Amino acid sequence: MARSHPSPSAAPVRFAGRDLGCVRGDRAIFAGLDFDLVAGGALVLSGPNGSGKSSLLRVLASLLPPAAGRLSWDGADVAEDPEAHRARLHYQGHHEALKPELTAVENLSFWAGLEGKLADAAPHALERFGLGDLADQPVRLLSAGQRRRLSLSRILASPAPLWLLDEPSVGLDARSVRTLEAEIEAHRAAGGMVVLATHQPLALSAVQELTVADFPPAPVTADDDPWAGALW
Ligand SMILES: Nc1ncnc2c1ncn2[C@@H]1O[C@H](COP(=O)(O)OP(=O)(O)OP(=O)(O)O)[C@@H](O)[C@H]1O
Repeated sequence: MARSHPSPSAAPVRFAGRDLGCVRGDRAIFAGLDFDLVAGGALVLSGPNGSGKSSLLRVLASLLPPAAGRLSWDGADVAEDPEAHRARLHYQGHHEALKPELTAVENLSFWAGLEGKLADAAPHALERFGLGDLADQPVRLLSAGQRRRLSLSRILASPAPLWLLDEPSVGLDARSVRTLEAEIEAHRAAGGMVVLATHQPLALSAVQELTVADFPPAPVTADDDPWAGALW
């Protein structure tokens, strides 16, 4: 539908956005943006720096209210219960938000607790990203790439049907990128969905693409602008 270039599917839409607009500070960032995601779907956001990919992810995570438009989950308006929406997703932003004095495994438990979830899969999650031997290491002693892997382990430590990932492969070594791709595909195969912004293409099957720069806010026209035609 619209300009998000979806793959054809007869499955019911789970997560959708209609006519979404975003304002940050006093600047309109994008407008009129639509997307549909079905179970197992993946939406890859592209666009140049500053086009609004991170802003859109924050809107989808109910961390930033849309300036216009509507998000729905199974047909229900997300705005009616933003907390329920946040409980069904994992949001991975640019910042890792790890507690440096806690160990790797304690960080996963801490985050799961904050989200009202159990980090039952924490040992598996650490193993998947090659951090099994570092589970009891304070995070302040981890390298930048290890912290990034720990941050991604958080997503695997507790289940959530929707993953929102902002540049998830930045700082990862090649092996960890392959792990990330495999985990995203496994999540989708189990009916999960992912929306991700990335400048580094990931090997994922049947993704929908959405170029955020294709949805600029409407320029002010002479009809809208009371100062248009002024002579100074
Ligand atoms: N907290 C904020 N307050 C005001 N403006 C902001 C804020 N955060 C971002 N912006 C502006 O919103 C616009 C979109 O930023 P955003 O981070 O969403 O872009 P992006 O497409 O993710 O960029 P990049 O590819 O560099 O990560 C930019 O012009 C940016 O300056």
